[in-house]
Amino acid sequence: MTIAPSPALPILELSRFYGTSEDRRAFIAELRGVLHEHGFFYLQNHGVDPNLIGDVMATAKRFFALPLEEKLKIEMVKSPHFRGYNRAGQERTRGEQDWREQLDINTESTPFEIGPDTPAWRRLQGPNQWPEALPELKPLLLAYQAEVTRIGIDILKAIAVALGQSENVFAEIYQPQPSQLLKIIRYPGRDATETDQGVGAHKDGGFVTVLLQDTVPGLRVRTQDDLWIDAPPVPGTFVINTGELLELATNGFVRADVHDVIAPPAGVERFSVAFFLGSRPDAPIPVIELPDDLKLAERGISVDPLNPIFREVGVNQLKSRLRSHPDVALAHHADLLSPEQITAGK
Ligand SMILES: O=C(O)CCC(=O)C(=O)O
Ligand SMILES: [Fe+2]
Repeated sequence: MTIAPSPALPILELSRFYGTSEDRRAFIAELRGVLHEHGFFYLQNHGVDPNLIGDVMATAKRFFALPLEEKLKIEMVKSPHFRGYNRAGQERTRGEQDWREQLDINTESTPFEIGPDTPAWRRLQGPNQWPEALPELKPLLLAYQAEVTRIGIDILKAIAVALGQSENVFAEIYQPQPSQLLKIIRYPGRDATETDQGVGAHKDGGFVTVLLQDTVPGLRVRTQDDLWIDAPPVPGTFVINTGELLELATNGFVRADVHDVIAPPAGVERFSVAFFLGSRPDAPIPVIELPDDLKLAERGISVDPLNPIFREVGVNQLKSRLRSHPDVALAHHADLLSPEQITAGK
């Protein structure tokens, strides 16, 4: 494995999408190139209030600093909807433990009424779990979730235009309610972990991810030439990356680069806030007819035999949650799993 010099990923300015027609054209052309090469870039001038961002990061740190017993009151294993807190080592990527602790929330909702013919992925719908000991976390994270949803949809519109489509081409599969998975994450230093896997190599699943990093690096991106490049924090930016849904919808024109996080050095901790914008779960994965010049650059899709893709989005969402959280799967969804799957984790 070779490490390329960093920072290697481009910085795009979202404000240019809403600027003069010349700015917009230049932004779209640059975005098109980046989507094809990496599906990873930094976004600045995105319009999210820096005070909100600062408050979210500071309050996330206070959450992780709570006594373990407070955090365990909202452990994910208590939620059939995969919401709540996980200790480091609890989540898995490709069967290996991820050394990060995290709180997962999604759209605040009530459980779906499950009947005999209800698809299993409807079980994902439900309420979040919130810490009693830090009541300010709920309004802050819900406000932030609304903001990054707005940004994610703006980016999706820009992506649609970069692909030669109308701005709202994806709207029919995210309206009226996209999937909104939000994670606050703490990566403990290597002295407190059993391996250096903060999170194992993976692609994200949905449309786009909006990632906020604090100050410690650790995120790495694998390019099409199998180089790993660092994506260190750049103040005032989000890291944006495209997910498998867009790779599939464009027959591989858009890349969803594999990425991972290396655990920080001993005695150092790393914080991030990741937001994953996805489509409605009952939507089929769309196929976008690209203009001829882009069509020529389609790469096709290589399907990972360990991780087959289903055409219905909710099936993929449920499968990914069951694999990442074998404890929740076993506690609430044992009927969906074969015994080998439960014990092997992934
Ligand atoms: O924490 C990070 O910087 C990235 C996390 C990530 O890739 C993920 O949770 O999918
Ligand atoms: Fe990721």
